[in-house]
Amino acid sequence: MAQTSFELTARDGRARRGVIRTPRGEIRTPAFMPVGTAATVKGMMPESVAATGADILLGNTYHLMLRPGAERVARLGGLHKFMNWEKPILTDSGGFQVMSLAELRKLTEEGVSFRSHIDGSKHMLTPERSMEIQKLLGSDIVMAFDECPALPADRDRITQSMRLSMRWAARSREAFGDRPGHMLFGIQQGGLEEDLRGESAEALKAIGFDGYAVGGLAVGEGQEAMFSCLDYAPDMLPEDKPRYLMGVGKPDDIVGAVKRGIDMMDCVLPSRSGRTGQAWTRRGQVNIKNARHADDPRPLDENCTCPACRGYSRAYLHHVFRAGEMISGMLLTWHNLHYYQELMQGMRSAIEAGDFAGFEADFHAKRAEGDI
Ligand SMILES: CNc1nc2c(CCNCC3CCCCC3)c3nc(N)[nH]c(=O)c3cc2[nH]1
Ligand SMILES: [Zn+2]
Repeated sequence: MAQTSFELTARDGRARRGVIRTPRGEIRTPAFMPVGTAATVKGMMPESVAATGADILLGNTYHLMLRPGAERVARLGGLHKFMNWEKPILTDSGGFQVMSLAELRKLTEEGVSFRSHIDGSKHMLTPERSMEIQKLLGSDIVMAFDECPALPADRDRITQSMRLSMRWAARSREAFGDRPGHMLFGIQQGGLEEDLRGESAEALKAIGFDGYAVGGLAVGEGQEAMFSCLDYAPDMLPEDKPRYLMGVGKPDDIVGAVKRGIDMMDCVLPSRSGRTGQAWTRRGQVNIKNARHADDPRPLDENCTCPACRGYSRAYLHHVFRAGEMISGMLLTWHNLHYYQELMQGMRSAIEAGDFAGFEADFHAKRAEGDI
């Protein structure tokens, strides 16, 4: 019996319900994966992340290779033990973060050389080194090493970048080797060009992966262009394998992506915006630092069962944000991650019931524009 598997248990239109099975636990899809950048989901204890309903979280190859170092994490027993999270972890391959964070980057056929944004030390990421780092960290789902071009980019740049990523995908597969209990995902590139997306999908299928990511999106193209790409790109990938849309997104992005056949997503938004006082609720966004909340005794969301909504008023949350108290980011992060998981559970149930359309209509009907 393969130690990892993906089973589709229901469909509704292009939306899919399934489960990814790994030795460290099952992942209910569609799944949202909170981001744990430096071996922590900022402001959250691991047991709190689990309490929100997350089955899997993201680790960060780029950050951890710089600090504390992948070899050190391995010596200490691996990332699960290090951060006290025994459920599945997915790690990105690091290339995307290098291009967005590191300094003095140099891109060649071999890989990317760069200087650390932390201490200026020199580093090199290649498909082989990325596979080695992710193995040292011990992540359950490993991402192929790719290059994600910043948009807008001309077609030639997109073409050359995608073809480089496909050569790197083959090197990633080769370097990953045979690791029962672990999954390697390929990453589709090709920008917003349907023919290039098709070429990329064919290249990845020829190599063969345990899952397939739609990369190269959520890089400034906007929701309409992203959805237009998702109208065809996921269906180019094997339907019996998980499909992971990287870096997405706002709640309405997530609903639209699941509608178009996406099974997994990750985004820093719920945690990052939680730290800045931005709450996401079923009725829209609440900017708790806005003075209008200073005397409001009501919770963020009457229907929410998270600790922030069960135990505190908007007035209190407004106060602790204005005072810069640590509990402010903790409570709003918990609420946002809880809301995101509620959204995923709602979609999983709706797909099982064959009523995704009803869920989607209700989702949009409830949302008021602006600050509520
Ligand atoms: C936000 N938009 C976006 N993100 C993309 C990402 C990153 C996804 N999130 C990874 C986490 C980020 C925080 C730290 C932990 C890892 C992408 N990654 C890769 N490898 N390739 C993409 O095309 C790719 C494309 C992406 N688009
Ligand atoms: Zn709440």
